[in-house]
Amino acid sequence: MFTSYKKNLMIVEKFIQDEVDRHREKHNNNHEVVDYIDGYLEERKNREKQNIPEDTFTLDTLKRNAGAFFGAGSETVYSTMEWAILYLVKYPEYQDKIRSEIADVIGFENRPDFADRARMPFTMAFIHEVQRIESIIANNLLRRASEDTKIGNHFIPKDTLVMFNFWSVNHDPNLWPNPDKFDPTRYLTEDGSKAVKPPCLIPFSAGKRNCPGEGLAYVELFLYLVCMVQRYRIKVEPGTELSFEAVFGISRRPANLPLFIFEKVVH
Ligand code: HEM
Repeated sequence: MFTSYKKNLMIVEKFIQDEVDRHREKHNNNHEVVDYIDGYLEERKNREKQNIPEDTFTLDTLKRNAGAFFGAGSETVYSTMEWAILYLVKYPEYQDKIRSEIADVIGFENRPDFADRARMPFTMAFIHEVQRIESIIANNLLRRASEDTKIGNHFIPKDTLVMFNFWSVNHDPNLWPNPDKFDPTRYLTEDGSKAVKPPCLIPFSAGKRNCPGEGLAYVELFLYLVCMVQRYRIKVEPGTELSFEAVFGISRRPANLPLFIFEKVVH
């Protein structure tokens, strides 16, 4: 187990090293900044020109940051999509509703644009509800109280390690009527024209160290979901039992995925 973990870690390390090398080579000839690694290398160059010592923007930090984005950004979006597909299959009527928003706003020949989300409230509500009910990050990373603190009636002494429990917030009946029910309509305004994300829905955490990938994650989730539903009707063989059991890794993922059938949508 440990050997395969180490082996996988080394594959990722090598992938990142190769990417950094490829970007550095390209960066020497051409200054176009296309992605994070380009931007970082550009900043290093600017600092070098101004004789600022290489203390913060080191190549080692670049590799660690790229690794963090890669690690934190892949599995979370992947798991959310796995849950989303399970719910599309469990509730074909919601899948149809998303497809009908696609028909109205994008059509079946055009590619979706992230801006389309403003006119697709049910689709956004569906994403919010998948994030809430499955709490892909169920417990947040640890925090240490920097001073004696009081939260409500709880006294938290300095240096206590605190872990925020998103699952419990996402299933609190004081915040969410019928919290175990998958119900995207809970986010819709009365006339159904807007999806409103309430402040208690914080799948990306909150505060100074909240997820820096939130914006990108929404772009990915919206585009992946819409592209799939636009092209395919997703289902399982009749009689297949869907399991909503989860396993914990970096994120909460479905423990057992059935064989999904992607049937081409024909017009
Ligand atoms: C659905 C997708 C995602 C979810 C649910 C999610 C959730 C979270 C959460 C809860 C944290 C902890 C924040 C805290 O400590 O308060 C976090 C941290 C982080 N996320 Fe995401 N994330 C997602 C996608 C992404 C993407 C796409 C990226 C980057 C490309 C990313 C990069 C990071 C990084 C680098 C951190 C550590 C930040 C730090 O410690 O300062 N995440 N994420």
